[in-house]
Amino acid sequence: MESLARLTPLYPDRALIVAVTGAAGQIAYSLLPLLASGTVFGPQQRIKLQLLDVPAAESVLKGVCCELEDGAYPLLDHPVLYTSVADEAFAGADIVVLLGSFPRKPGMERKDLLAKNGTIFRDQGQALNRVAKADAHVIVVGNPANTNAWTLSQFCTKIPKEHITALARLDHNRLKSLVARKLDSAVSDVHNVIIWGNHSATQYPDVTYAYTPQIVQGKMRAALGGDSQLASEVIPLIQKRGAEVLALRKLSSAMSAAKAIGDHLRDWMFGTQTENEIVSMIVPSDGSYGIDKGLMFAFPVQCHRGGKYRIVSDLRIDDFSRKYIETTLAELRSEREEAMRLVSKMC
Ligand SMILES: NC(=O)c1ccc[n+]([C@@H]2O[C@H](COP(=O)([O-])OP(=O)(O)OC[C@H]3O[C@@H](n4cnc5c(N)ncnc54)[C@H](O)[C@@H]3O)[C@@H](O)[C@H]2O)c1
Ligand SMILES: O=C(O)C[C@H](O)C(=O)O
Repeated sequence: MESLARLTPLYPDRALIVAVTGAAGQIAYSLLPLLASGTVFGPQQRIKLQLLDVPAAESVLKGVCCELEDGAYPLLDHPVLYTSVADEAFAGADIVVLLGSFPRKPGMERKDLLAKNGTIFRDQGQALNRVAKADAHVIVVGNPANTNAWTLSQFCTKIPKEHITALARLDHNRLKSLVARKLDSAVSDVHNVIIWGNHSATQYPDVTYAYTPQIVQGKMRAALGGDSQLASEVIPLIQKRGAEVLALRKLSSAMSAAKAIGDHLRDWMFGTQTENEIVSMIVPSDGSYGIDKGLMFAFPVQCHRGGKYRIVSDLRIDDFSRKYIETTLAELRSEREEAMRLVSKMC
């Protein structure tokens, strides 16, 4: 259960301005009620929503706004702004949630996806530069999330680099829930799972530092069947979970993604729940663990009220873990190289 003291309002005297792109899409449909109801920013924080989608989605977006009105959310300011102009959506935003991106179509290669999204995240980075608050906090969700966030940060120099993050919390929650189910424990009893690297099938879901009241730190890998079981079952299951949901729903994860975005934002803005709790966020590397400085990489972090976090940089990494971290690092370096090539053409 959330402690109400932890969620004392960030701005008691005004509404928190939250901009959401891709607001006519699937994730937004699950996320907007969480924002409007106080689940993310607490039961006393007024919220002003500024929603962006492409012109072709205007009617759907208008329908979403009708539903937000009909929800009679006490914390929500009216009218909800909806637009297809990024500068209008981002104006004065405290929090920016970037869901909108170009989806992968049959036959498209990863580099085609990077090119399409490179343009979107360049344009949105420039728009943020023009109109967002200098201390806005940004989370990128649209895929490929790490590299989209990197591109955005190249064009958005006004906002400090460490305020631009991307979502690894869905993978983190997936791993936490899987560990709980395997051990027959409560999810709330599972602490300090970690996701490293890219939000892709190369990510490294790591249980080395995880613990429960029954399984002390250092014993979790053995409790889950040992390293060969992790390598053959647990790790691939989490790496491929997004694809599994996509195959079943014919749509990518939306309800669980919205929950994860809420968890990411709540922990980031109000602090992680306890002093030693670790969560996973994609943030610019500070060079920890030999990851190139500035690369957008999922790390273990601890957060402190007011949108501050620190990368937990003193965990010992053994050969088993290092191999996975190197694989996801290599993929991210090659994505960044491709994105750099595109960015240099755009400038
Ligand atoms: N990082 C993660 O953990 C994670 C998890 C799930 C989904 N995703 C990604 O999140 C993104 C959104 O997922 P969804 O299910 O809501 O998709 P969706 O297709 O239902 O919605 C995306 C919306 O974005 C809009 N859009 C496209 N380009 C835009 C632009 N330039 N500006 C504003 N809006 C734009 C579309 O019109 C659409 O309404 C996808 O890229 C998906 O792959 C990431
Ligand atoms: O949209 C996708 O490609 C999958 C999504 O990122 C997920 O992890 O569920």
